[in-house]
Amino acid sequence: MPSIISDIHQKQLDLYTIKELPESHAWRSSLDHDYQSNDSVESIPVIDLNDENFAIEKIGHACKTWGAFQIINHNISQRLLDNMEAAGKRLFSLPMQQKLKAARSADGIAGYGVARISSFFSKLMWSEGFTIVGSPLDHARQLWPHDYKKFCDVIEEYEKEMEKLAGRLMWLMLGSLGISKDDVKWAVGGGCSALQLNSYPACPDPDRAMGLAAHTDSTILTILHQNNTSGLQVFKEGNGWVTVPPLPGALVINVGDLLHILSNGLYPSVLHRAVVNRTRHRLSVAYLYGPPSGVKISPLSKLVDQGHPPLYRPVTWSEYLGTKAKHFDKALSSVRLCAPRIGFGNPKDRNSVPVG
Ligand SMILES: C=C1C[C@]23C[C@@]1(O)CC[C@H]2[C@@]12CCC[C@@](C)(C(=O)O1)[C@H]2[C@@H]3C(=O)O
Ligand SMILES: O=C(O)CCC(=O)C(=O)O
Ligand SMILES: [Fe+2]
Repeated sequence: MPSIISDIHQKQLDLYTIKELPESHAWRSSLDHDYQSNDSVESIPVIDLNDENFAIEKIGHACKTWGAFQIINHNISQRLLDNMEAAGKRLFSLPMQQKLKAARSADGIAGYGVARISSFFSKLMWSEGFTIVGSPLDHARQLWPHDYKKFCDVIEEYEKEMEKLAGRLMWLMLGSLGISKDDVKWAVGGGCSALQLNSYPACPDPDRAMGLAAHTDSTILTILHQNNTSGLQVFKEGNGWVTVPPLPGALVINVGDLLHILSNGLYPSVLHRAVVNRTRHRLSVAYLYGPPSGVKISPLSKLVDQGHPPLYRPVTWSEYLGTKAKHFDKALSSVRLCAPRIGFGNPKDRNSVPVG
């Protein structure tokens, strides 16, 4: 990490009390049009999972064209979504010195802190996050020494329900590519996951700030719950940045980089970001779903033939996360085997280098 950048990342400002946007958080001038969203186009598709006849077709189309979609009738109760949101609010409204007791360590994954990708940018994001991998117990004890159980119970129930939904969605997404359980044996027993809670306080100068910078997720798929305040935007070639409106009870599904690899580039991982709001506090919860540890992910053999050679080399999830931490937006192209062909591959992936 360059040293000038690292200095500002040591600071964790209390964004809830700041009345004017500090230079450290000013990403753009208000005249900067590149950052603006295009609200004249339709957003990502909304798919009813109860629609047995067409859900799979619609999912395939959404994955190919957007790399994202929203789902309704997913069987996650509104009670659980509300409890999860309340748990997040309770965490982020703790005093800063309390939150810092559960701070993510320099080389760690779990805990409280600024967005992990902050080190790639010269400006700070208007957000704070809390990452949970497996049991939240140790961190919850640091945050609420006498009252950690309530938080842990909600997280554990949420993780359990999300795991079931993620497995179901993975098979729908793979199914839409003509892939069945016989084709991907490792995927039958479930996967690994992380839970990311994001908080975006109301911002005095939202047009110049950035909640979470543009990125793709290093997952197979991500299930995102956003509260009733908009902020999530997805990038679509030709349309630019498009807002994903929060719909009551709906969940957003992102195609991640590992599904991009499995699908041999047919399903692009979606580039997305979060913008902030002048008056409203926004909260989101991302369930990041990947393969079991040690499993090498590579283009599925059914999707590879002479005309469609494998575009990516095999990589485990932890190897890929390491690559992402080092190369960020060049991670996908750094595991690429050959240059993209026209009409096949990720148009965003412009940095690929031929190998061999
Ligand atoms: C499993 C993971 C994906 C993630 C890195 C992590 O180890 C836990 C946090 C995840 C997250 C959430 C916000 C955006 C993102 C790019 C980041 O900085 O942390 C993702 C990471 C990722 O998908 O690469
Ligand atoms: O807050 C959001 O809507 C986006 C969060 C996100 O992209 C993430 O946690 O990976
Ligand atoms: Fe994301």
